[in-house]
Amino acid sequence: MNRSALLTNPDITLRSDYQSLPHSATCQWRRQQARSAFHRTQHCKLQFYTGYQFRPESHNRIASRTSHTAHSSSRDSAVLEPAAHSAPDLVEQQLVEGNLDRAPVTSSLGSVGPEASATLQNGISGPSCPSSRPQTVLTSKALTDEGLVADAASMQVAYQGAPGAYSEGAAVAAYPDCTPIPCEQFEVAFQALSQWIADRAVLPIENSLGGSIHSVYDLLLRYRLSIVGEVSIEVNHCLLVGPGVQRKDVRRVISHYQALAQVENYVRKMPGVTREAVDDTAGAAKMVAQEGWRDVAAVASRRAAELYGLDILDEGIQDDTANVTRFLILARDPLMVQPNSPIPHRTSIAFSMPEKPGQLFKALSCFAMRDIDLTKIESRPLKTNPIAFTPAGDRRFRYLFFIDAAANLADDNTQNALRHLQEMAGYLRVLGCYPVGKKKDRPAS
Ligand SMILES: O=C(O)C(=O)C[C@]1(C(=O)O)C=C[C@@H](O)C=C1
Repeated sequence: MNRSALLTNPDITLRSDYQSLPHSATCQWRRQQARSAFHRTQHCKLQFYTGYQFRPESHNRIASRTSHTAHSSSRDSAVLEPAAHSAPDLVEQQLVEGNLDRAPVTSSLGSVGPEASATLQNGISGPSCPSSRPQTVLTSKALTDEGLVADAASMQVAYQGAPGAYSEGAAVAAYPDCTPIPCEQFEVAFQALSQWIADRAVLPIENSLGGSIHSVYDLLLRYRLSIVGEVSIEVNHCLLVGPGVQRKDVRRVISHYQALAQVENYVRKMPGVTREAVDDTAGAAKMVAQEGWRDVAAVASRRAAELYGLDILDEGIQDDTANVTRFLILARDPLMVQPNSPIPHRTSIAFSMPEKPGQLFKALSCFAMRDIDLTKIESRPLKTNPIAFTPAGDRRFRYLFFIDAAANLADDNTQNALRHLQEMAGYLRVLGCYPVGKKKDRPAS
């Protein structure tokens, strides 16, 4: 298989080497059947679980634990509507990540293979996926909190960028034996995962110098995927040029906009040089090499220099030596978390509040009064209905808030905080609960 073929556009026109993968609709149908049948037989004390979103009018449905059937699409049509395809049933919390898809597991669900597992929980059987795709056999270790980096050989991990991008490094740091799948844009990586082309997606969410990657926040809302982990890597930028090109020849520096933001001081000191943003750092390096440019430099990794045969004029050019990017690991199904786990967890949520004074303060107090530490807060404009008018006729913007809490979703304290927030919020969705990631050094290039 040609590992370096980039998935290109949002329609994911598959390259021939991916075309033997299972037909997504067939697999999703089987999964939905398994889920809804599983739901009928399970009971769970948790009200909040990953992937769940609601509006106040849907409270009754939740309280009565009415079954909802998952829709075949993995994509939200409107951000703030209760998603037709979201599965606000308790099975979400119960699902062991990937369990019904293909993995023999030795968990509370029993030690059975994928087909048997789905059928046992179903009492029904559906069309099965074509077996043309190599079946990933995850061990139980790979399905637990600690297992994100374990036993995941042949896992297909989507990332944005060309080979040599930092995101590829993050994918390999999270799953050392994986097959990284390069995708041209962030959305392509989301689609690759939604459409069963990839098993995971690893996407940057924030950088210690450049801040948040807003488009990934927006996509998190548009796709019904779950955050199942995080990985942070050190980003060490190099100035790359074609063989023999000297610093004085450089007139233009190209890279990913985040990378350009991280080397701002360095580039400012290069007289007469302009900056230009492209899709990713390694893509910039590839362009410099392929076009044979003698007056353009790329900001990218040492690995990109090696892959594309470029010279390194300078290394470690970021504004601060401590330059760390945090990446989210996404899966189609949420991670099953155990209460009172000794492993520290993070819970990520998105919510909106009514436009009244003090609303954000009230929302944050739900966590503060329970001693839950918040590690990140971000706001994004509402994509639907973004502008409001005050009674005095003044225009104001509406926002959606994203919060990362140092909390385990399965713990009572977290459930109480979310229940409290639910009473006030216009919208609330749990994006995922996952073990707090340890910083990984960049994999050796
Ligand atoms: O372009 C790349 O190499 C990427 O992996 C993207 C990205 C980003 O989006 O922030 C990732 C890490 C670095 O912070 C710079 C760029």
